[in-house]
Amino acid sequence: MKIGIGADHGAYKLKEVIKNHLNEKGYEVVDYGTNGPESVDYPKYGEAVAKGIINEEIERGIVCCGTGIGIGLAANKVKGIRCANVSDTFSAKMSRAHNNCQMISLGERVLGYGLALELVDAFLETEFEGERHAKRVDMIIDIESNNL
Ligand SMILES: O=C(CO)[C@H](O)[C@H](O)[C@H](O)COP(=O)(O)O
Repeated sequence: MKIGIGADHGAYKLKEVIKNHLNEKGYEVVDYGTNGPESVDYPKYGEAVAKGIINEEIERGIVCCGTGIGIGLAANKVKGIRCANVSDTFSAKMSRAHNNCQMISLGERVLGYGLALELVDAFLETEFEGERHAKRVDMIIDIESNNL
């Protein structure tokens, strides 16, 4: 599976930790930046990874900033994207199982690296359950189409 990652300056170290972890697990990783501590603006990176999903360059996206909130909000503004800001393993799994999210956002200033990697694995290894959840995800998609 091809995974896109992106971060702002508040989380570029976490992005590197995630990249190494994914490479070790055999995933193909596309890094959308940023790659250093210089201050940058998180919306650019959230949008880049989200567009990577929509353009089918990648299948899943993981974005990181200080809290995971801002970069996740930016990703969710790209039509068709469902990105969940998660900080516990159950929610990381449910973001796939019930919500069919293509992306998660994580906060480097919130999480330890060990937990962050557990969340990444839970997200990537959980399948969408479909059935009653598919109708609800379709309702989310309809809200987007009806409120342009
Ligand atoms: O967007 C955020 C919060 O929603 C992120 O945590 C950013 O990384 C943070 O706002 C950056 O703050 P900084 O003071 O410019 O480092």
